[in-house]
Amino acid sequence: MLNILKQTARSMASHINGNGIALRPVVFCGPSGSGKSTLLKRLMNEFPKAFAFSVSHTTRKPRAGEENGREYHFVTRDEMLQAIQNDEFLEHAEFSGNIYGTSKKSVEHVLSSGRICALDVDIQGVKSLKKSNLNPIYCFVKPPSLDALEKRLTDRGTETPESLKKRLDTAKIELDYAENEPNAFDYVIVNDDLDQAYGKLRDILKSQIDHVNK
Ligand SMILES: Nc1ncnc2c1ncn2[C@@H]1O[C@H](COP(=O)(O)OP(=O)(O)OP(=O)(O)O)[C@@H](O)[C@H]1O
Repeated sequence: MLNILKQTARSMASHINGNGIALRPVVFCGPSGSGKSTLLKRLMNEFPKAFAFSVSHTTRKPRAGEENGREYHFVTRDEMLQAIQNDEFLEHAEFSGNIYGTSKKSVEHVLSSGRICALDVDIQGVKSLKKSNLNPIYCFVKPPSLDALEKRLTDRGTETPESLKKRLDTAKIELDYAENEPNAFDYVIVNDDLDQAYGKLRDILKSQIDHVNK
């Protein structure tokens, strides 16, 4: 199974855009509520032609305003388990009682459009991707503090007391991994002031963006 994964990832990694340039996917990882979606949305608004999101699959229920195929492919647990068994996923993980995953099809879809593929995955996803030959740029989005993270999740209004606790417990493990695992991430972006965090992200990806716009 690992060989098949590696083969698929190899062909993905060697994808060349219309200008003859190999674009590296960008992986966003960070605790729930750290601001990954917020930063990604801003990036895509500013550079709509440079980036495309690899739409993940999830077994969690859609939140208000979320659309199937846009934020996520919403599937049942049975459908997800079957697809995993069929080796359709590059990475998958269980989080807060739901399964999330990145399908090979979603990534291929973006790569074949000649855009930079943006992936939003958790730590387990990062570990899986590191075993593949996808060769992405790994960015960790870090909240300024656990207290700030708790406030943002509470203000977002999406969590029950139980899911909030789970997310904060997981956040501690994720922050510990990012801090203590050598070379786990290429870049750590502290999302305190949003404009500053976005500016840093923009600088990191500038040369990739320029390649698409050439
Ligand atoms: N720099 C910031 N300052 C204040 N609030 C912020 C900042 N960045 C994001 N937020 C807010 O924090 C909340 C969490 O952000 P967001 O939903 O982008 O996090 P996420 O990492 O994508 O979470 P999840 O993994 O659960 O999808 C949102 O309500 C967002 O508006």
